[in-house]
Amino acid sequence: MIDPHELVDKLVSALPDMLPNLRWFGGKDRPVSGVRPLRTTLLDDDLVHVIVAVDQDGRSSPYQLLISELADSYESTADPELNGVLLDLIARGERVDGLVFAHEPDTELRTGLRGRPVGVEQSNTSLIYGQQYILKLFRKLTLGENPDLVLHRALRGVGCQHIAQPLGSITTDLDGTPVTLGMLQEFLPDAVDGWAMATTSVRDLMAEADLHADEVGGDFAAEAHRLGHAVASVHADLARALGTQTAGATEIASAIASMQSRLDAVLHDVPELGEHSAALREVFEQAREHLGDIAIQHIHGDLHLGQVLRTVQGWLLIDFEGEPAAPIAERTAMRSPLRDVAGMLRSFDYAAHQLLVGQDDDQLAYRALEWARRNRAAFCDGYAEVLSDPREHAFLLQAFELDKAVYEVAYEHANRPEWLTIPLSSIARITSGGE
Ligand SMILES: Nc1ncnc2c1ncn2[C@@H]1O[C@H](COP(=O)(O)OP(=O)(O)O)[C@@H](O)[C@H]1O
Ligand SMILES: O=P(O)(O)O[C@H]1O[C@H](CO)[C@@H](O[C@H]2O[C@H](CO)[C@@H](O)[C@H](O)[C@H]2O)[C@H](O)[C@H]1O
Repeated sequence: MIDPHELVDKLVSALPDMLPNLRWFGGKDRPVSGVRPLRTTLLDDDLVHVIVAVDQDGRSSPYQLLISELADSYESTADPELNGVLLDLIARGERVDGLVFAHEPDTELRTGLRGRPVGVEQSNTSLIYGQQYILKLFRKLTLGENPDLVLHRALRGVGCQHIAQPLGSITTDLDGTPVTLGMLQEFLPDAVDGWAMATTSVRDLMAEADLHADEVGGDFAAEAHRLGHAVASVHADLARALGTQTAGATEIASAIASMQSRLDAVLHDVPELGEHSAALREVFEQAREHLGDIAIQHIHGDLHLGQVLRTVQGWLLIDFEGEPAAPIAERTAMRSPLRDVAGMLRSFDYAAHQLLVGQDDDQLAYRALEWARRNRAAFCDGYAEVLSDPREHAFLLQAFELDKAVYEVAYEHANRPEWLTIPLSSIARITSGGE
């Protein structure tokens, strides 16, 4: 049997060099000044669960890892057999030291399945068991229950059809505060994510640049319409499950302050944003007059085409965690559902423009804009079939789009610098009067 503490000591000394190369590590833009183990738990003869504190810029963030001596470079989540241990613990509802493995009420789970990692670019690590289950292991841990689990449970409670049903969880507490380590959900083997579908449609259009978006085979507008309908249904279900409020002076002040302070932080890291800062500040300030126009409620918080799955039953929304980099208080607060609409509108813009990064072709750029316009409108039409038309709040919608684009500037700067031009050129276009 392995000595877990010896293994963790080796891991902790290797981590400062390893972390910047790990996709799920959320602090790639800042140097790591130290890594300390917070809790080590032996889950099985060959499997160790460890929570480490990663110190950066005088702040410390907890991250979760699963390690084994059997695995290359410590990380065990590439090993399907070892991953099987986690599902078995959830199915049996076991507690190992302070780690609680549980299945949802009225849920019976299969055991003995191997778990393979999904292998997509993601902020967390997801493991797929057979054709049945997907387990998301949260990497950067948030103190307090993770909104992903909280909102999935609330939506399940009101019978929402547009989610992958939650089936189990792994939880613990750190210094007396509950922490969600993982969430097990039903896996939809036939699912295709919205980003893959939308970019395929854009590729079809670019291949036939003399045709319009509604004339090519891969037109996405009917799907965008259905997606708008699904997003509005989820908003209606979240409101039914967890209520709504009118945004009062405190909520309005904090929404403006968070948009302005995000802008300050991003300006500091990305000087290219500087030429738009005055225009952005003015829009955020003017949003103050409009923020009370629409009720606030729990929302998805980081909605984009990569967070929606098309299945044979229709569109599903996944990953209700909010923006990985935003403070937890903001991610769990009631906010305007227009923020999710704005996130999706941004994503149509992204899908339209990502193939053009590094190219200078006016004809294709025009087609891209046309594709984005068509699908953004179809999405809003679908949304308006269930709830009120988001375009009735055009100013607020645009302010939220700009705030999201500022977030994306930071995200691309830290993760995919070659894509930085996508949000930057959208900000330039919107602030100079374009859509
Ligand atoms: N229930 C599911 N069924 C099928 N595929 C899923 C399901 N949930 C997630 N996925 C796939 O796993 C990927 C990552 O999931 P996600 O919850 O977005 O993780 P992260 O928070 O790390 O971004 C998704 O893009 C999707 O392709
Ligand atoms: O890891 P998450 O899915 O929680 O979200 C983060 O990564 C996303 C990129 O994968 C990022 O989304 C941005 O790029 C998408 C295309 O890859 C695009 O569809 C989105 O509109 C754009 O915001 C997301 O912002 C970030 O939080």
